[in-house]
Amino acid sequence: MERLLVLVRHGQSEWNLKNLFTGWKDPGLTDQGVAEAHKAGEQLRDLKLNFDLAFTSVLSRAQKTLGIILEELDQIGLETLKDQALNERDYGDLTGMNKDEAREKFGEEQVHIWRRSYDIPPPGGESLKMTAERVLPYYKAEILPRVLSGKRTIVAAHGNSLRSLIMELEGLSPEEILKRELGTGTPIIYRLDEDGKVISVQDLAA
Ligand SMILES: O=C(O)[C@H](O)COP(=O)(O)O
Repeated sequence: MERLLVLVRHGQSEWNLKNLFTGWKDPGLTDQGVAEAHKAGEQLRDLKLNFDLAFTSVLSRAQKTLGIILEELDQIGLETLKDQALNERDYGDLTGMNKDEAREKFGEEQVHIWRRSYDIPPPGGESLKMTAERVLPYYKAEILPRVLSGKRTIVAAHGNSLRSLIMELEGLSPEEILKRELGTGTPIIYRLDEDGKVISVQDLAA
C-alpha cells in the first residue's frame, strides 16, 4: 500500500514580495505566487501523482496554492481539511514590519535569532518550538493516521509550520532544521512505512 505525503509551501505572497513579516496575516498570492502554484501542480502531474485528501491552514495564500495545484491535477473539489494548527508561526509584534527595517531597528543578530532560533519567540509571537507544539499534535492526530491508512495526502501550508513537520519526519535537530529554507511553491514528496517512518524523500526544488 502506498503511504504518500506531499508537503508544499504556498507560492509567493504579496507580503513575501514586500519583505514583510507575515505570520497570521492573510495577504493573497502575487502573480509569481500563482505561477509557482501552477508549476507545483504541473510537477506533481508530470510525476503522475494525485491525492485522496488535502490539508491546509486557514490562511488564503496556502488555500489558494492548494486550489491551483488541484486544478492542475484535475482534482478540484478534493476533500480538504482546513485547520489553524497548520498556520504560519505567529510573528507577534513583528507582523507587518519590513524585515530590513527590523534589522536596522533591532540589529541583524537579534532579527536572525527571532527568525531562526528554535525556542526564542519574537516579541508576542511563536518560536519554532511553540509552532511545533501545535503542528505536531495535529499531524499525529489527523494527518498521519490517514496517510497510514493509504490516503494519498497533500498538505499546503507555510515555511515554519512545514519546518516543524519536516523536523519530525526527517528526525532533524533544531540546528539542522533552522538551516533548511523552504522555497515558495515547492513540493516535497515523502513515502512512509507502516510506522510512519520516512522511506524516501524527493524535494522538487533540488
Ligand atoms: O511569516 C513570514 O513572514 C514568512 O512566511 C516566513 O518568514 P521567515 O522566513 O522570517 O520565518
